[in-house]
Amino acid sequence: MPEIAAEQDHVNVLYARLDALREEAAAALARGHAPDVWQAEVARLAAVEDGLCFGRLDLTGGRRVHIGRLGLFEKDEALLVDWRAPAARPFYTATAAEPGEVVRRRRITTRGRTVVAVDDELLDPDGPSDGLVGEAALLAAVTAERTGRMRDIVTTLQAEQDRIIRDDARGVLVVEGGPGTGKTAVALHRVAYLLYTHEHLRTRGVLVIGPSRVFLDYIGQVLPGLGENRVVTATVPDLLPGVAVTRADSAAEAARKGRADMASRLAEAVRATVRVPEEPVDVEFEQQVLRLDPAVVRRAVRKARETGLPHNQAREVFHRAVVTTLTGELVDRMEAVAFTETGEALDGGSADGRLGEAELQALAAAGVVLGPDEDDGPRALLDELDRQALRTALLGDAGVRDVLDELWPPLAPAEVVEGPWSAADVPLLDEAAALIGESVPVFGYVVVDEAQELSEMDWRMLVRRCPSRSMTIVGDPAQTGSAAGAASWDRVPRPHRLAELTVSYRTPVEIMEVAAELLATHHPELRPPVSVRASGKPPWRQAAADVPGVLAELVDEHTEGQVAIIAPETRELAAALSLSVPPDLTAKVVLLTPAEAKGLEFDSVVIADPAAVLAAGPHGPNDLYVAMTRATQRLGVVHPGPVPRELRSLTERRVSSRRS
Ligand SMILES: Nc1ncnc2c1ncn2[C@@H]1O[C@H](COP(=O)(O)OP(=O)(O)OP(=O)(O)O)[C@@H](O)[C@H]1O
Repeated sequence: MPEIAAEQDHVNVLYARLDALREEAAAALARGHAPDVWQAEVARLAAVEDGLCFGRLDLTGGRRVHIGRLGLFEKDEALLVDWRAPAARPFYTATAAEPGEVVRRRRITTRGRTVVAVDDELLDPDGPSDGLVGEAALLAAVTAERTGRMRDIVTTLQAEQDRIIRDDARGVLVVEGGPGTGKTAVALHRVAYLLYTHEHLRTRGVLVIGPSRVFLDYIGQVLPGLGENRVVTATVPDLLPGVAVTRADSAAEAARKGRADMASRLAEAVRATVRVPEEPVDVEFEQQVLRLDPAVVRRAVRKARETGLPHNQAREVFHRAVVTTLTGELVDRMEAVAFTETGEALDGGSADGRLGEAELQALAAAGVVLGPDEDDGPRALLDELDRQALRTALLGDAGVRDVLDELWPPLAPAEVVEGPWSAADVPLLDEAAALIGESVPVFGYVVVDEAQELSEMDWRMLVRRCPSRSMTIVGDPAQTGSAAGAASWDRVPRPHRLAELTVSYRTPVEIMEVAAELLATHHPELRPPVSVRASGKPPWRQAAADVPGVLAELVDEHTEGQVAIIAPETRELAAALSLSVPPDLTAKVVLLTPAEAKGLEFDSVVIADPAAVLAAGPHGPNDLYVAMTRATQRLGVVHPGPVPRELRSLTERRVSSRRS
């Protein structure tokens, strides 16, 4: 086909240019200067090998633009336009109704470096339009077998997704959408777009938060595949390294720990470690006993608190304030001794008014050197330098510090929130660390996926890491599973703007219809997404006394793609079915809880004991909704007791278990 041959010629030119750039980058890396920069460049150029060029726009006036994973130039000529560049935008947004300058959109499919297909769409304003961009390629992508690893969607992004990806970087953007609407995909492509458009984010850093390590592994290839290797991915507890989570909380306890009022309680707990004594306290310094009045301590505490500094830094202010008073006391005493010519002995001074041993020692300890005439006669006032030296000596004295630390102790987070810790304790430890004054790494941009799961305390922890509040937050309140999670976006940092995704690319219409019934029962205020396609496979249900037996049979029979078994409890099933927990997402058969399945997808899903799913978590209906919407093709339900009324409309299927 001549069109394929013509595209192959251009693709050959592109790979030749890419190879040349790779050689230059490898040579620069070998020369050894700016190794970080060149390392990143080598990785970026390596990542774009597959599908380097995937599209072409033919514009009015005969201009052509090839679109791909990065921009390539030969002298001033653009051989390939990066998908994130403004010139590539019509590839995602032009429609027959609003073609702009676009006459033809071409999709180019390559295998390795070989062009295997071209697919043309003529944007004829008088032709039919269904709102989908590149429907054939889109449907091929969404129906392809799943592998346990998310793929990028750069070749088939839809207009509503593109709008969100290219939205203003400033402020907080909340993206809400039902299951499978591409929230995760959009969030990750937005990261790539922002890094391309805002150079400073490369140095300031981008953080992507996901609900679990399993999920982060699932999405782990998307950004590197888009040439972005330097994004940090983490769960919320990962953000505080060195904390071992060894305990699980009850739902009620987790909900309690997640509430914002914990912040004021922690602040109170930290405050309460500071003590104003009821009686004067003796402070020994170089054989002298100084008296510390409660009023002095109270004043020093007030002064320290007025700074608004965190506990450990304010403690230094407190120390200095107290020591200044102690220095004054010490100086008064010495001067009183030095100027007494009456022959009366004053505290520590000798009867003839000379400095006593203790004073001399204190002065020597402070580095105050008396002149040859001064050590046995009345001396002049101690000057400011002497006082400074005394203050430093007092501050450095272990005994003095012990007394001060008794009053205003230095703190570590683990003294405020004692272990062993649960995941819900981590934001509390982080809050304590902030109150105490420990600093945390900050990022220029933060993306939060499955954001509905975050507690108010989680949000405080995140905002500390993104003081500029430049964030994209994606989620679905109908999928909230955690006890401390949200039913709305009330707790998301304000001000924020809201965007919506409305089309489900994952879940076929047959499954979405039953999931929508569940949604209507439990979240009548929320609209289900519209499925982009039908699978022709109605979801089924089967009553079975022996659930593991039926599941074993299903697993044996399973041949097409990946199947996930989603159950409220997986340990026993894992043993019965010889499956691994925690799950290996790349296996043919994967066993997970609804919480673990969050954000993931599989060709087929079987839910074991949906009534138990409904009853198990603090948000049972949401968990069932999540479980039902993980499948791209087939959904089945195996129920030991009566089927929950929400699932009665499923087609009944009879499969006899070999074990029953
Ligand atoms: N424009 C697109 N082209 C091709 N595939 C797409 C497109 N948009 C989404 N998808 C696919 O749809 C599936 C669902 O996407 P994604 O996981 O991002 O949805 P989600 O809204 O985060 O879902 P959930 O809320 O269930 O976690 C993925 O396989 C994704 O690749």
